[in-house]
Amino acid sequence: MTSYIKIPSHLTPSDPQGSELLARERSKATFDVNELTLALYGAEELSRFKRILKILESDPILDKSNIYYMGRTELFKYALRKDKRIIQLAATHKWNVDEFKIASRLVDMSGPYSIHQSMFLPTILGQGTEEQKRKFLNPAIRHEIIGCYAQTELGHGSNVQGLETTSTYIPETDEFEIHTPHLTAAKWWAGGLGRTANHSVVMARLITNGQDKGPHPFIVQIRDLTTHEPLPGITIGDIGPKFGFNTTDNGFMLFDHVRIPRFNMLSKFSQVTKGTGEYKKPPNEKLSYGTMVFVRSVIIFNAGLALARAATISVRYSAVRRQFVDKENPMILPNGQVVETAVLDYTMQQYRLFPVIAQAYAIYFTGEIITNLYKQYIDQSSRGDFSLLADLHASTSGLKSLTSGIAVDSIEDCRRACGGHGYSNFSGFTRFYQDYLPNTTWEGDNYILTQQTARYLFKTYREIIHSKQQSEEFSLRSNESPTIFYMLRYLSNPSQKCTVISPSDFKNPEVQLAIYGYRAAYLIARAVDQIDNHKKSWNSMLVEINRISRAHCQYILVHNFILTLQPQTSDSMNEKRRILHNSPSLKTVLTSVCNLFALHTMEKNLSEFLESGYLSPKQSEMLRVQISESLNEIRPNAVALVDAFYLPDYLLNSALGRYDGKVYETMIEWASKEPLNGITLDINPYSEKLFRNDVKAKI
Ligand SMILES: CCCCCCCCCC/C=C\C/C=C/C(=O)SCCNC(=O)CCNC(=O)[C@H](O)C(C)(C)COP(=O)(O)OP(=O)(O)OC[C@H]1O[C@@H](n2cnc3c(N)ncnc32)[C@H](O)[C@@H]1OP(=O)(O)O
Ligand SMILES: Cc1cc2nc3c(=O)[nH]c(=O)nc-3n(C[C@H](O)[C@H](O)[C@H](O)COP(=O)(O)OP(=O)(O)OC[C@H]3O[C@@H](n4cnc5c(N)ncnc54)[C@H](O)[C@@H]3O)c2cc1C
Repeated sequence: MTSYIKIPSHLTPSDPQGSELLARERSKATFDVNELTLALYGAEELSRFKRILKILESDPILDKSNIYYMGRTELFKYALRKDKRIIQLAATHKWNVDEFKIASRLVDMSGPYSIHQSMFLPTILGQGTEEQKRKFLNPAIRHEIIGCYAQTELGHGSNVQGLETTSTYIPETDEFEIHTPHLTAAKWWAGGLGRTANHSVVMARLITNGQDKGPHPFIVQIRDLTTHEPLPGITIGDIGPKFGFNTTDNGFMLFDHVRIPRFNMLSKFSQVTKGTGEYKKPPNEKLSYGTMVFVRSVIIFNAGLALARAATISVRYSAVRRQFVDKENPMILPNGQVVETAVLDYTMQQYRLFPVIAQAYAIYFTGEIITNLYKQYIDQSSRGDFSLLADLHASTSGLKSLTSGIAVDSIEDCRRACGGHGYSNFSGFTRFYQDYLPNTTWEGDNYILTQQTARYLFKTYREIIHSKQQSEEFSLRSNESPTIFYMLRYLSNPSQKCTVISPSDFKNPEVQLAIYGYRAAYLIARAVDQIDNHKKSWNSMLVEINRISRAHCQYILVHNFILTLQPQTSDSMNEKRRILHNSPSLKTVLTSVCNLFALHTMEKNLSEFLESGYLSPKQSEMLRVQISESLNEIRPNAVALVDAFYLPDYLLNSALGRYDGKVYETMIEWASKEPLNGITLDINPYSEKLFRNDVKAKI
């Protein structure tokens, strides 16, 4: 890349250098970073990750050094080029789906093909018959057709039942007719639709024999495979500039009585019979919403990665950035020189950043558990057993909402913790944050989704209180279900109190779970009473409902973190957990991280723990003391804990979060490449000219 300004090469940052400061931090760690990285990835995945990283880093098309200076059209072209390149590399190196995902994660830019991979393929896979998979999935995997997922409309998104696009069965020709009856029915937002896709999953109301059977998925070819123009009766365009995600062409689409073969209704679960138009119901009404459940589970896992990335940048930078001398505890170099204090040593900075490290680990572990639960559901459903669906839907809804909300808040907290430089694109936060933001909205707005979780919790609670005679059955189920466990425990004595008598008691996992469980059950019991006995409307309870979903999901995050650290029988332990359990130093540091997560989250929601009377004001003071203690425990390991995420510079693309700590050298080098620096302006206000020269390199 061109530099427009020559920076004097004899200048270096004042001592100590960033690299030296990070080396000191790394030498303080009480555990082996490589071992923790292995426990997070597993040996096989880590070696794949390294192999793929090497290929991407050395590929000129996937070079990221120019992207901070690009406008939308340029960025979009870059995104299309890199999407094509990843597909070419995947073919060359014979990458499987997991390897493809690793490459996409590392290249880290949504693109015109993103929704093809993340929604079009999974929808056909999950909802298509074997014949449909042969017709659509195989060419889609080979990228002979490119698809998108058009569900949301201009007038409706959250309310899927309210979608207006129709798909009417025409027995005479054995076709469906897709139609947009109103402007509000225009398909809107679908990623890749604007300029790229030639096929789409279209969610439309199935009308057969005059009866409306609600939204179902259909495959519609939308563009000509040769000219790439929209097919007759279909109007398509890009929806225009957005807050972020501008490297993807989100689009709109209108249908004017467009015919498709009956075969194109994805029919794994529900079917329309040729000629008679008879409708065969799915075994579960909501199976056509399956793609959303899948993507929500991915969003939970991705939230952990986003937090790890934000924490890595801000923690490393805070170890390098120095301001003021802490006179009571000055930073002294080996040569005796007193230097300004690293901002990471200020307790306020620790209180802002270390909980983000803890959130990253907590959500990472729950993400793994949810991914496994999803796999288990797919396995069972392939044998016609859908019994896990309701639980999976409730957990993924609430956890998607909670974890993406935490990630958005914490990315911004980490950015601000980097001071002024956090506002520069070179921080690595700008596009990362902008592109992450819609995770709180897409796949179900975060406030809407909490209603799904609360509804499930109310149902479970009602089942327990109305079936006293079955209490034995519930006791048995409580061994497997932490939800039933905390509800039963609450019901056994609703006026129980927290047993903490000293700050360190808060470190006891049993105590933590009892506190979280009591708070969730108390809120649920109160809400159910309001609805059932005081006839409160659902709408009047929405704020409480949101609180309940959050309380339950925080319980789940804490529960899963504790479970991860508990000894398990060796046969149920996978390789990653074995590494963790065989290393006392890893267990010690992760226990501190787990405690910080549980206690900091408690403090942030303190009023809910206090109002039930379970926790006393005195205990809440002890909680603060223990949080401070946990921050101290983590301090020597802060940099090592983020290093263990193994997020390479290629991914971070951040001057502040570089592994080698060369923050200042990179900031000035990247600034010298700003194309504006290559322009000499004509500043005479009476001249029509803006520039004295064309944009050209000076060096
Ligand atoms: C290679 C792979 C890489 C993957 C990377 C992924 C990364 C992410 C990239 C994606 C990027 C961007 C793409 C974005 C795409 C989109 O946004 S697509 C559009 C998504 N839209 C939504 O999510 C809409 C949200 N609304 C809804 O889901 C529903 O309408 C809502 C659940 C809010 C309400 O549904 P209703 O039909 O009205 O149902 P309700 O009456 O409330 O409930 C009835 C009953 O059904 C149960 N239920 C509801 N939904 C589901 C479901 N999905 N699964 C199972 N069960 C469900 C509900 O619990 C009720 O049950 P009950 O027993 O009667 O209580
Ligand atoms: C970048 C991006 C990419 C997207 N990609 C796709 C795609 O590929 N395919 C696709 O089909 N869609 C896509 N979407 C659309 C997305 O799924 C919807 O925007 C999302 O589901 C929210 O729906 P909505 O926009 O209708 O919000 P609305 O439902 O209109 O929400 C507006 C506000 O009303 C509140 N609200 C609504 N109903 C209730 C209620 N019952 N109770 C309480 N509060 C309520 C919400 O909380 C929210 O605050 C994308 C969106 C974005 C931003």
